[in-house]
Amino acid sequence: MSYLATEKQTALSAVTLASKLTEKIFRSLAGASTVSKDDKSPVTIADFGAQALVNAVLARDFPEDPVVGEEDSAVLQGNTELKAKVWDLVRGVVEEGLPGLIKDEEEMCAMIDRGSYAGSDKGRMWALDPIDGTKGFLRGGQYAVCLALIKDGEVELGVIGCPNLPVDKTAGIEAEGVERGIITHAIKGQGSFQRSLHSDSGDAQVTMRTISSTAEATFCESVESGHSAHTTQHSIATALGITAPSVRMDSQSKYASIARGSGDIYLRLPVSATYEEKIWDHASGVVIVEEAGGKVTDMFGKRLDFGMGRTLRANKGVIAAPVGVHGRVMEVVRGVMGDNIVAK
Ligand SMILES: Nc1ncnc2c1ncn2[C@@H]1O[C@H](COP(=O)(O)OS(=O)(=O)O)[C@@H](OP(=O)(O)O)[C@H]1O
Ligand SMILES: [Mg+2]
Ligand SMILES: [Mg+2]
Ligand SMILES: [Mg+2]
Repeated sequence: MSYLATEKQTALSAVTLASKLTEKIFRSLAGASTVSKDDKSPVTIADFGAQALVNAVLARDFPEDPVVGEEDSAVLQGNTELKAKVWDLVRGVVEEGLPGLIKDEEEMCAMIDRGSYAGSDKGRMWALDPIDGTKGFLRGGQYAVCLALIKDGEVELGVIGCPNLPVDKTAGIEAEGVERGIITHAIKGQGSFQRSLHSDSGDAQVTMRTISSTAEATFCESVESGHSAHTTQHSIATALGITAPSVRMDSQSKYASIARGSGDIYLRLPVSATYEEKIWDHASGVVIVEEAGGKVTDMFGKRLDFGMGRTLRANKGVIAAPVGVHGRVMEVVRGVMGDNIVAK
């Protein structure tokens, strides 16, 4: 068997299960139950449910591996009604497909809390974002279920479930009447692939577009202005000679998108001097883009360091671009930003 083949199978089945749960929740509740966390980001019953399922599958197959997951069960422990609601949905999925995987509400909370690992630059750990782009999920837009395996601070395996991305990479994200739902995955050194979330059509290799000049590029950008510096980004686009309008979407779907050539460059410039990017917001995206012919660094050209804890505290900003133009993009970012650390 090839390197990490078992881990890949586990990660794919966990992400598939969780992605389908989020779709079911969206259909049945349309975002009805939302709570706000201290960082002001919304968390839905889907975030909790997806984290419980993924962690339960990881606990079954790799009980020794620690997990850095975004959510914890504190809010649920203090809200019996919400806890019962999440359990009702999770139990449905478990009974249908994996009887016995999680036995009751308490075990579900314990599974969610298996994501509390502090992170390390030694050994294996998983990074999990049960729903990345929670706001995108709530508005029926792009969101992603993201799981990565990190060893000694380097991402070795990444899986991103994007339930709302068209299977056909040439279809626009707003296209109507197209099949939606993909899973993108990559193992370091083995290429990037996508498969359908709902049909058994197998894996297709994906690659970034090879562009000879940045003028041919399209930016893939955040929707939320609080997370993204649209003004600075516009100046950078102009300096790079980019004329195509940006593709805007929430979540790590942006990494999955540029990895298959729908858009070319993803920039995430710091919008606050103190915010530290979370490892689960980037880990799977990085290996998927690199294996598709891309290069990912911070805005100073430094590799993202996943061994610093739960955040990327040794890095500032993210630049993801095809290998051939990454240097030029970084040069322009540095030029436009000047001495500023924070972009507008
Ligand atoms: N202040 C600040 N700065 C930068 N990033 C932040 C900030 N606050 C939150 N987040 C994280 O952004 C994640 C969503 O990123 P997106 O790229 O999807 O944002 S956007 O919705 O398109 O703007 C979102 O991930 P989820 O919580 O998983 O949705 C957050 O982890
Ligand atoms: Mg969040
Ligand atoms: Mg996230
Ligand atoms: Mg999240």
